[in-house]
Amino acid sequence: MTKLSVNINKIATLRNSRGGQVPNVLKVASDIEAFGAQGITIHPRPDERHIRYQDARDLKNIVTTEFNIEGNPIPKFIDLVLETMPTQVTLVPDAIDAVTSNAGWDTVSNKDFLKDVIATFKQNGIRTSIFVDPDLKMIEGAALTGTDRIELYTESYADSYAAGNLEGVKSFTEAAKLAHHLELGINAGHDLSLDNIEYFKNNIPHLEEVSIGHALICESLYLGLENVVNMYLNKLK
Ligand SMILES: CC(=O)[C@@H](O)[C@H](O)COP(=O)(O)O
Ligand SMILES: NCC(=O)COP(=O)(O)O
Repeated sequence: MTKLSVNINKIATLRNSRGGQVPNVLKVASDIEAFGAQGITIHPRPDERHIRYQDARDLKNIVTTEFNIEGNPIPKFIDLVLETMPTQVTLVPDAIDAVTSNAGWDTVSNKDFLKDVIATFKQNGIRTSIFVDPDLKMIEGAALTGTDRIELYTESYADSYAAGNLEGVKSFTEAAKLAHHLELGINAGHDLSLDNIEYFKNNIPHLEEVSIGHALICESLYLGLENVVNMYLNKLK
């Protein structure tokens, strides 16, 4: 079984569009857990355009499943993670003005930086994951940072699957095999959807967790959040 962690950034986007508390991010997170999801993911960005730092603090008291906080480990992000003590922190090399995450780490040139940050989180009992492209050199580099897991950056898979090219999953299969051999846990995320998740899951050995936000919330507009969460859970069995 692969765990589903639902990214609720888009719920915060909707809330922020009007001010106030509708939809209520905390209630939605609790409901998603009640619907069966095994985790909640947030990715606060420095401009707090969707999830706010205060949301992370509030969610800490609400989330009873796995709590995963993603972001670029700038000093204020590191402080937030150490304050909120999530189950897992996922480090992502976001540019400050990125619309969304658009690259994995260069684990070779950032090895010393990543080693330091990862050691800090692990000393505090927080599981670590780092966002990487399906590039074998980057997977080898990830293993040298001491991280517990990697998160495979799946946008290229999603694009190739949508274009009808099933070969696009191959580099991810090879990356997962190597990561497992190097004793890294394997997560994945970005642009995964009801359309493409099953083929991905069936082709990625040892896939422990996927984090899914944008597509899942869009699909819920038509199908309802509870239905959609359960549709993913069925595909991830
Ligand atoms: C790392 C990753 O792929 C996701 O966290 C994604 O970037 C969500 O962030 P946005 O909701 O800001 O697009
Ligand atoms: N780590 C990926 C994530 O949390 C969600 O990404 P997306 O489904 O919003 O593309």
